[in-house]
Amino acid sequence: MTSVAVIGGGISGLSAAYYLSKAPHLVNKVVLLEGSSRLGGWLQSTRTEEGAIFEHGPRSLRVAGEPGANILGMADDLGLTDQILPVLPSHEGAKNRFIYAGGKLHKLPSNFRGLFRRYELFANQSPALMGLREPFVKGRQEEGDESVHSFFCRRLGKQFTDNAIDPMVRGIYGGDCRQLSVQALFPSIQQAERRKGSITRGLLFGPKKKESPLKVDSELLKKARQERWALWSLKDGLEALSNSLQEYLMKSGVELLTDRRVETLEFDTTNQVVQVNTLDEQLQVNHVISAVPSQCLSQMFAGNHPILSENLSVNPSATIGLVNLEFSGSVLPSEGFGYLVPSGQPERILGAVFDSSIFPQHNRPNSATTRLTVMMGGTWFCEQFGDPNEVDTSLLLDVALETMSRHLNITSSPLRSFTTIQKDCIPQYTLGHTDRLEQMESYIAEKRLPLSLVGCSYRGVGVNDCVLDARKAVTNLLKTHERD
Ligand SMILES: Cc1cc2nc3c(=O)[nH]c(=O)nc-3n(C[C@H](O)[C@H](O)[C@H](O)COP(=O)(O)OP(=O)(O)OC[C@H]3O[C@@H](n4cnc5c(N)ncnc54)[C@H](O)[C@@H]3O)c2cc1C
Ligand SMILES: C=Cc1c2[nH]c(c1C)Cc1[nH]c(c(CCC(=O)O)c1C)Cc1[nH]c(c(C)c1CCC(=O)O)Cc1[nH]c(c(C)c1C=C)C2
Repeated sequence: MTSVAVIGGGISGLSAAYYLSKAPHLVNKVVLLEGSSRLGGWLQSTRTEEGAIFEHGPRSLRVAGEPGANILGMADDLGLTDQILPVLPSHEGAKNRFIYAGGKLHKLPSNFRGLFRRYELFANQSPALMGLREPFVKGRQEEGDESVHSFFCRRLGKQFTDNAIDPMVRGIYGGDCRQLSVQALFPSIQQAERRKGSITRGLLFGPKKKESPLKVDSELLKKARQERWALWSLKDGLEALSNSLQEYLMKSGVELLTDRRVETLEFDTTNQVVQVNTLDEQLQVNHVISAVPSQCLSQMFAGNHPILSENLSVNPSATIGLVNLEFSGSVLPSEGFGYLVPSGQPERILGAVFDSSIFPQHNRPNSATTRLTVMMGGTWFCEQFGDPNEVDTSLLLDVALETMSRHLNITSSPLRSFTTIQKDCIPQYTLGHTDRLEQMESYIAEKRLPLSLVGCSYRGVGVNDCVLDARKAVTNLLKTHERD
């Protein structure tokens, strides 16, 4: 039997506690310590008095892949099936994605036929032609990591990289693809080039994906696959997922402690005991699962384990300025997921999500409205808006409204708006991230530190990745305890 402290009560920490609570025969105590007064981390949804839902963090989850299957298994187990709002791939809210460049919106290809059209955005070439040319581009000689920008410029050309890859990286990380690691962001694409000298050849003729040892046996997943869902959310917004986890954990006897910022961790490796120190309490457990951002964990070693502190502190995080807007009537020029702005354009926003197009169920009932979220800043926050602690939120609202008027011709005043500055919310996997992570994992194993690293700082920033990462960490921990 073992006792575990989970540090951090975002989706990663809550998920780690959830998977631990499924093994009461191996784990006799689970305590979760959260520094702030609420659980859920970036999962933040507001319901207005008129009944509209606004998301200030994540807003849609993917169904594809192992992480997509896994989270549906969790949602099913939590009894959320009736709450799910699925989006089909044929739905315009999933399918239509745009890039704003040269003063207008450009629609990206959304189906197989679209790959054979020529796009002004890509110097009048078709993606299919770019794919046919790519195998003839010489592979890279040097080993080691490379920036996302450099990799795609080599393989697919600068125009495609600047107008498709650059905005996509802004639309997931709020980051600059010139600073981020291709090995961490696009591992299978980088490996395809390594193995076969080309992305196209590597993806077509590379090894088949290994089947995951983690089983997901859920009716909800079967339904999602049968109906071919692309994305989903919940009736009350995605915060309902963390609220539901919280309820489940309370019923399962997990101790959930808020306003408990962990200051330091002291490891006794001989006895496999960790002392967890908050400002006015100490707690002793056999294992710690860290689900806080790596920068926060980096400060908890009190001068010990410099290899960990240093590696954990390398990646910065991006700050996103977020403006939720609600307008009367249908004011979008076309339905879709939204649009992104490449970093080379003279604009002050990263992009805008067409929330009411993706999830019209979140609109206030009984009147036609449009909901949008304008996202700005990211890696460019300080140079565009100044210190996030000092910026006047009315500046962000003004920029959002002025830009929506120019880009989408929306000139009416919003019925409602919410402006939020999400400080340091998305970790940036900079060059060397994968090697640093391996180095830390080897160090933890060699020193037998009873510590697991989970959360958005390591193996993916999507909610799905965070949940699966937590499951894998708990599975590994339980395996070692089953053996002992
Ligand atoms: C604006 C925005 C939009 C996004 N959109 C999407 C999307 O559409 N789809 C998607 O899949 N993902 C999206 N994401 C990403 C996803 O929401 C996050 O990566 C994920 O929620 C991170 O969860 P986490 O638990 O790892 O981290 P966090 O949510 O950051 O949780 C960490 C927790 O640790 C606590 N903590 C910190 N220090 C301490 C300490 N010393 N002691 C105790 N507790 C501490 C914090 O208070 C926090 O609650 C978005 C993120 C943002 C910000
Ligand atoms: C404009 C800025 C941002 C937009 N969304 C985010 C930012 C910073 C944050 C974000 N969006 C997604 C994720 C999770 C990724 C994952 O691994 O699951 C995060 C952290 C989802 C997402 N958004 C876009 C893509 C391509 C994805 C991946 C999943 C999917 O294909 O649905 C692109 C995108 N993001 C934004 C817009 C307006 C947009 C495209 C038009 C907003």
